[in-house]
Amino acid sequence: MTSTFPGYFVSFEGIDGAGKSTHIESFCKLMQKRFPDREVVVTREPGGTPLGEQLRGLLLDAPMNLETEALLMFAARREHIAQVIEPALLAGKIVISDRFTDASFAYQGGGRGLSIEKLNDLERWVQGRPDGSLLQPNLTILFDLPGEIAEARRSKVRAPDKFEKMDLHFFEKVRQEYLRRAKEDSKRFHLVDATKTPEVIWEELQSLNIHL
Ligand SMILES: Nc1ncnc2c1ncn2[C@@H]1O[C@H](COP(=O)(O)OP(=O)(O)OP(=O)(O)O)[C@@H](O)[C@H]1O
Ligand SMILES: Cc1cn([C@H]2C[C@H](O)[C@@H](COP(=O)(O)O)O2)c(=O)[nH]c1=O
Repeated sequence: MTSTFPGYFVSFEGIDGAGKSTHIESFCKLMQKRFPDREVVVTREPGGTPLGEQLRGLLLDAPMNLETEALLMFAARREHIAQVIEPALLAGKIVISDRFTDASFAYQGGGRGLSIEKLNDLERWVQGRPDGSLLQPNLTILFDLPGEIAEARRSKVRAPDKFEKMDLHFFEKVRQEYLRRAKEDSKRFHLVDATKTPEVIWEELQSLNIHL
């Protein structure tokens, strides 16, 4: 059961280079314009709090054991939920996060091979609410792109971090796990064909039917 809050929670997801960051700021402005009486909070994972940002530095650079990596991702998420996401949703705000738990299933699960049972346990532990429900985004916008196109886009703009150094096979597994999650929870996900131009994608995002 997914919990309900006065606020509204949107996550942006996709493999590295799929185009999330290109659209997130305009999407925040769009939401602010469409819902002027609501505050819009933009945040990211891993990160979003001072501790989470410190953990991000470690997670994106330091080599570590797979379980350690998953536990640190969820530790950063617990802090993010407690300090930022839950208070904002309780206050009726719109929270827009660059990645959330689907990324752990896709990267630590699909990509690196951590068991889905362990990830389910962590999700229940970190996102569980006193009434037994799970804190989940109301809407997840998944930018879907083949690994080789994402790799070509990334290589034009920045030096790779630990995850971005992974090979195409890894990113294909990450992508497939995202698609599996999207199929399993099709009401929550909106799938974007990220091979389209930014202009076409932006039109699509503007036409999303969002009711708070
Ligand atoms: N639809 C698109 N078509 C072509 N190029 C794009 C498109 N969307 C984004 N790009 C370009 O691809 C590169 C990566 O985009 P962006 O940084 O938005 O990806 P991202 O999904 O946020 O990546 P990461 O998750 O690693 O931060 C940028 O140079 C961006 O300008
Ligand atoms: C939340 C989360 C993230 N990751 C990975 C995915 C990306 O490679 C980086 C974050 O970088 P971005 O440029 O800000 O997208 O972290 C992960 O492996 N697991 C997670 O739960």
